Amino acid sequence: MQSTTAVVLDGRAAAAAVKDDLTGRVAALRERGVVPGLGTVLVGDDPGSASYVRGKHRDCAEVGIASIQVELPATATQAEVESEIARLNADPACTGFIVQLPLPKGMDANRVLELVDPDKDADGLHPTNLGRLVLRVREDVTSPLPCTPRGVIDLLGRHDVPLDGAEVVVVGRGVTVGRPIGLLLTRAGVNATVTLCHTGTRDLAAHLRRADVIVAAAGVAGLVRPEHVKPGAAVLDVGVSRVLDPETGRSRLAGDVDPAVAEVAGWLAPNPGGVGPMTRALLLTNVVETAERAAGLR
Ligand SMILES: Nc1nc2c(c(=O)[nH]1)N[C@@H](CN(C=O)c1ccc(C(=O)N[C@@H](CCC(=O)O)C(=O)O)cc1)CN2
Repeated sequence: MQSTTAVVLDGRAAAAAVKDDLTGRVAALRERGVVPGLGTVLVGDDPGSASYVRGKHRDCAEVGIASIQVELPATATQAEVESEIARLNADPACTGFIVQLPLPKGMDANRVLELVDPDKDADGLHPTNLGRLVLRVREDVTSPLPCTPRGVIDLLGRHDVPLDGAEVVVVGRGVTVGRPIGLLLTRAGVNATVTLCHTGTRDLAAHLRRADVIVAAAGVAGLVRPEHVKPGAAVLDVGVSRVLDPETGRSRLAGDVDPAVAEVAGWLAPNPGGVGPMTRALLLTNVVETAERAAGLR
C-alpha cells in the first residue's frame, strides 16, 4: 500500500462546480430567447473519440445546451467533412462546434480547423483565435480559448497552486495542449516561465527535476516517474495511451504519470479524474461565453 501525500486536483469536483455555474447562465440566456447549441463532428469509428463526444453531449444536456451531432464514416472524403463544417457554420441553432480530433489518417486536419467560423470555434483552435491568444499578452482574451489548457489553469487556480514566477515544464507539443498552454501560462497576470519539451528534447529528466509544475501530455504511459519530480511540485497527467495490462491480458488506458508520483508531488491531477473532465467543462464554458457575447451580455 502506497502512502499518498499529494493533494488531488479533483477534476470531477471542479467540473461539477463549473457546470453548476453554467446551468444558471444558460437559463438566463434561454430567458432572453437565446439557446446555446453545441455541434460536434465525429469522423470514423475510433471508440475513444466516440466516447468523448458522447460525454460532451451528456454534459450539454446537464446544463441545458442544445446538441447537434454529425457523424461521418471513416471512409468520408475531405470534401464531405468540409461540407458538414459549412453546414454548421450556417446553422443558427449551432452557436459553437468542434471537430473531434484526431481525424482519420490522410485527412488535412489543419484545413478542416481553418474552415470553422472563428466565432463558432468552441475549441479555440482556429488560427484566428490562436492568433488572438498570441497577440493579447496584457489585455483579456475575449475569444474562445483551447479547452484543455484552460482546464489546467482553472484546476491549478482552484487549489491555489502558485504560478507567478513558477517553472512549468510541459511535455508534448500537440495542438490541443502543449503548444497553446505556454501562451496561456506566460500571459501577464499568470507569469509562469514555460519550457515546452517534446520527443526531440535532449535531457527530459533534467527539465522535469527542476519544475515547480509538470504538465504531462506526451501520450507515453508512465513517462513521469517519482525520481523525475521535485518534492512538492504540482503534476498534471494529461496524456492518454493504450497499454497491455499484464495481469488481465487486456488493453487499458494509461496516463503519462506513474501513480507513485503521488508520494513525492505536492499536488497531482490524476488521469482519469483530473484534467479530462475539465476539458469537457471548459468546452461548455466556451459555448456559453460565445452565446453571451452574441447576446451582448459580456
Ligand atoms: N476537438 C478536440 N479533440 C480532442 C480534444 C479536444 O479538446 N478537442 N481533446 C482530446 C480528447 N478529449 C476531448 O475531446 C477528452 C479527453 C478526455 C476526457 C475525459 O473526461 N477523460 C476522463 C476519462 C475517460 C472517461 O471517463 O470517459 C478523465 O480524464 O477522467 C474528456 C475529453 C483529444 N481530442
